[in-house]
Amino acid sequence: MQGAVHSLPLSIGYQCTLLQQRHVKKQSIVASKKTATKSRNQSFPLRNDTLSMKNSVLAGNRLRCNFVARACSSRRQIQTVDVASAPEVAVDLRFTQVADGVAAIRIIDHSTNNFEEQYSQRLGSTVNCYLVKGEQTALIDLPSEAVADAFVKSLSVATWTEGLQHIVLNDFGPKQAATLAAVLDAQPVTNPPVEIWCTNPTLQAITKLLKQEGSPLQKAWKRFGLRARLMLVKKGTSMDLGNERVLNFFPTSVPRWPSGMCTYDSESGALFTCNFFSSHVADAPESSGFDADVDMDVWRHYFNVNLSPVASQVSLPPVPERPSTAAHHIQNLSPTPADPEAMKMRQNSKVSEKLNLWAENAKRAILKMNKTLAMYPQPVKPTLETNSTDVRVLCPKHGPMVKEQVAELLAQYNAWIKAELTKLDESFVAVIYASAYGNTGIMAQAVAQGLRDGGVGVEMLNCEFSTASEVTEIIERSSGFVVGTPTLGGHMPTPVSEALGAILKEPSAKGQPFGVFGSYGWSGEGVQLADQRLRDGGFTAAFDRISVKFTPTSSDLDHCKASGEELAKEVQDLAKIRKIETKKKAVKSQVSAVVDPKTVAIGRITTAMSVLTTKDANSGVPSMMAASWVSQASFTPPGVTVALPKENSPEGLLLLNAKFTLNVLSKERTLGLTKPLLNKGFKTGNDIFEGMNVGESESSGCAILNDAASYLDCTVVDRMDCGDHWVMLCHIDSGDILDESAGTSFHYRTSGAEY
Ligand SMILES: Cc1cc2nc3c(=O)[nH]c(=O)nc-3n(C[C@H](O)[C@H](O)[C@H](O)COP(=O)(O)O)c2cc1C
Repeated sequence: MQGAVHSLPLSIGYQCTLLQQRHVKKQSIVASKKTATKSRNQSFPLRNDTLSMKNSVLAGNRLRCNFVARACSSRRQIQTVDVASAPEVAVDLRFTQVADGVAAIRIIDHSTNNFEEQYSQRLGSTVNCYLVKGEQTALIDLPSEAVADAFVKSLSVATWTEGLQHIVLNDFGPKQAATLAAVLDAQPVTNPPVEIWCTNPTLQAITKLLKQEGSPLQKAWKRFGLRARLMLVKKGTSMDLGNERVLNFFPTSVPRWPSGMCTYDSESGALFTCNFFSSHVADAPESSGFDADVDMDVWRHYFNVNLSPVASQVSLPPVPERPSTAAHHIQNLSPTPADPEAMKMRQNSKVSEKLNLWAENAKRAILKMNKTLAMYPQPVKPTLETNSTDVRVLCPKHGPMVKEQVAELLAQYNAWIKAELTKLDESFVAVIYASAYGNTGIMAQAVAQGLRDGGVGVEMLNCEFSTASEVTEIIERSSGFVVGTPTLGGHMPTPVSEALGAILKEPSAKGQPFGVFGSYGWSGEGVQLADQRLRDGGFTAAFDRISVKFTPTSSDLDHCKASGEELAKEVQDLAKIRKIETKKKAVKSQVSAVVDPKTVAIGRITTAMSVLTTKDANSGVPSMMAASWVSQASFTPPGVTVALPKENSPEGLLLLNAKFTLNVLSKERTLGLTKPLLNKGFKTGNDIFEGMNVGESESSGCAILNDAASYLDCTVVDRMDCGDHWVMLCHIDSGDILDESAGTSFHYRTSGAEY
């Protein structure tokens, strides 16, 4: 119903005109007169589904709305308005026996009015919580505060929930705070302290809430006294529920859910996986709540939207370990905890969390993942004999529980992760965005989908929650990027502007193709400014900027997807070009590795070009060879050294007392004389001088090339082994000038590695 229009004042000075949400359409929302103030600046219409009223919750007869106004303040502005005659919230809440001693309390939501991409299959969803009973009872996970009352009632209905001894928080967000308070509140005051098992980020979040004066959690704590304890979960932590039932915990932090962990019940083989293996699909009326007949597509969709952008940080939970005596960090639920050890751990965890988030490159992630998978117990069908570390049922936070398809779903997850990592390894595009009301966020998901469809990996970064150095880090590794920005107050929000600054400064961003998109209300400067800044910075856009008024329609989202695909193609083309260039570079560097500077320097030694003629001492058969490694060695007696290759020289020449004639060539006639010798080393035979103008030296009896510049008759007097050459020391017996005017032929070389 698009009926009554209501006005809510925002303390930032804007007035939002709200249309009613579908799920509260029967109510009339009347702004409390006390809180209503006149608009001080401007009014603007927000359409029904663009509102952040998706965050609204009914608590008693109060409607609580969270607004985010990025233009003026990054803080959430919380308004409370009275709801006249609020109807009962109809909650479809179901109990399901999962295994002996394990029950699920599942809240079924058949409506699909949430417009986030993850719900786009419009199949509804569920929120699942679990009770596990040994000697003591543990509640695993909490629903959001919207259904807190109904949930707490259901807990008291459950036959074996006279009281809880443990609450396990596989995940925790502000929306669960009031539920936690309500659950604590409902515990009999005579019960022993409830232990709350959680990872460090949750511990911090709860501690912060406890400090908040008047927060429901603080109130519950005050009522409940100091009898709840926070138990810090680390790798290897476990908890004994009694009756041979042990819960093993393992943190599974990923950027999207930094506080995440999984819990394994050794007795039933139930793995409580929180967001992993979740899906958004509500139970059909006759459904058992399990996975029979559930299509793999629903898990695939959830994975695509929620996990694939961070696949480099995703790995399946490690193998559940046997109960260990892990050191539990026990902390009284005190509003002012000041445990120095906890502080230190918190700091350390912050550092390692950051490292975890973005510093890991895809290759390392693959290795890590493979290692994890190798450790993971092979799931078996529940009917088979099995030991206590088998996973027999997957108990996710959303959607059906998985019994029939455990093995298949695990295998599929592995395959999806691997596929994603392969894409990341090759090239990925960074999707950097901010979205106050979710519209630009939906566009970001659609662009990301297009990129993935186009065959490249995606890493998403909501810059509202990240630092400039995280932007730089991701851009250093990416092959392209997209920037998504709304328009708030005629600008892009500050986090986007800062992210752009980081991109423009980053040298490795140069040459990366980009795209800009975003939602706006009436003027849309945000997208224009971002686009212009990047173009001015010398970047090239892969697609025209996309501006969508308020909520994107399905054709807008198609356009986003198609643009993502365009960018993917551009990235792949560039990758191909880069591959070719890299190959060329590799060849070049191979060449320069062979011709290293030292070798080039040796090549700079220049000597005269000569042809050496000799005669076998026994047979008298003549030989000749080109020789340039000749150098004067002494004045008295006049001597030269000649370096001769061991493998490729006339044999007789290598002996002491061998005689030869060194014909020093003239530069004018070098080629004619050396040509027959090129690539041959030396020639032997009675006909080798055919067609040449030769004489015979009286002293050596060897040939004189009359076209040379001069000649010298030599006798070998000594030789030295120099590796692949002999260096012959020769005395000069006689010699003469053949051409007075000839210049000496010099042998210039580019490398000392060859003649
Ligand atoms: C405080 C505030 C200021 C806004 N200023 C502008 C503006 O100057 N120009 C405009 O075109 N839209 C403006 N809008 C509308 C938003 O751009 C629009 O709601 C958009 O859908 C928000 O995108 P998001 O859902 O990704 O945050 C403003 C909205 C708010 C709440």
